Amino acid sequence: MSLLPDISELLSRARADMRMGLPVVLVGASGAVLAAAAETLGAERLADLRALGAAPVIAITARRAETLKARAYDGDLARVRLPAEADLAWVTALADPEDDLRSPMKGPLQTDRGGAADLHRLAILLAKSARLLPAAVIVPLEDGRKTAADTGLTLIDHADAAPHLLERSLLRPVVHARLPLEVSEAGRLHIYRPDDGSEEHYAIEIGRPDRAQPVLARLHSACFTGDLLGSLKCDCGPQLRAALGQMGEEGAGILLYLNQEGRGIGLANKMRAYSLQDQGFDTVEANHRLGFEDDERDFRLGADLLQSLGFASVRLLTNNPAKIAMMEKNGIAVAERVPLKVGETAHNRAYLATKAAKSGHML
Ligand SMILES: Nc1nc2c(ncn2[C@@H]2O[C@H](COP(=O)(O)OP(=O)(O)OP(=O)(O)O)[C@@H](O)[C@H]2O)c(=O)[nH]1
Ligand SMILES: [Zn+2]
Repeated sequence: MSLLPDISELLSRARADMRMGLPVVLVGASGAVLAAAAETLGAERLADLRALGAAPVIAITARRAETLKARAYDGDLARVRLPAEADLAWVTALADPEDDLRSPMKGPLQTDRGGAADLHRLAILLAKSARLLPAAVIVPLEDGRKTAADTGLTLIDHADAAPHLLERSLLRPVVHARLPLEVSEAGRLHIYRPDDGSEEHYAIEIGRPDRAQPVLARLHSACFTGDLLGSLKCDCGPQLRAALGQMGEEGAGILLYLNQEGRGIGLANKMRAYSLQDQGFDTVEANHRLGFEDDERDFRLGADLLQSLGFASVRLLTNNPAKIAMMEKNGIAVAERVPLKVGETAHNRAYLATKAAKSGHML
């Protein structure tokens, strides 16, 4: 029946539930579990999860497990057993590296080996896509469908969800309107909305670029601190303004503003990463200690937007070779790379050097 939510709508609901601290029911070939994001779980709900009787584990990524010296038998993730005496603060400390140095967790941590981890993997993916710390408390259930029916909690079937997890959602054009800008009076803002209830993305068109020629283009990732506040820790604000400025001078260009704050980990997690950087870790190490990969962005969205706007070829303003590779792989020809070097400060020199050394950015 079309009035019932489809799997993409259920996944969106599950993300919202996790952000609120509500558990979700996950079912699959290997059984059924209740999964709650470690970051938002309350003490009362943790007690309720324990009261179900089955032993809870906390699913964390292999990146986080490495910092905690926990064995990740599942390869990309570890299932850490929740000790009988562990309270909510213990769960928080496992998920959040903030106090790793000040008060290291007392090990050794016991992790599960053998058995399926597909539902644990799904829970971590959901937490990541909800822009929460990638850690989830998991409790096995006898009958997941019955629990969902009895409680009204969101039910996700792994088999239905799997095809959606690695695919990006279709971006639909919502509206576009004239937007005169300092750099060009011939500005136009296009709003795109994904089908799956996640963040909207924007395209700023300068002039009326010829669709038959490579367009001067910039894929900009949202950076609240740099774009709006003038943060000295990165080069995003100056890059944003320089890209728009060059498009204004040339009279044509397209800037995609992708809402993938913090290289796709969200602003709260980026601030956690900044706090770790103040403890001496670089930008890549900080992401890993939080349990993330170096870069969690999906640049395919940029290629989708360009195609939707009628472009097949770009002169790409970037220093990031990964962006060029992703464009080419997803049907957008990169006719030229246009370097974009602005905004180096005493505060971001080390950050820029790390990106060059570890992420292959061109200096
Ligand atoms: N996780 C994390 N994200 C950061 C940090 N500093 C900046 N960002 C985010 O990084 C994104 C910008 O990416 P950059 O790596 O600076 O540049 P790029 O887009 O990969 O490459 P260019 O096209 O050459 O600018 C924005 O989403 C910022 O919010 C940090 O220390 N940690
Ligand atoms: Zn920035």
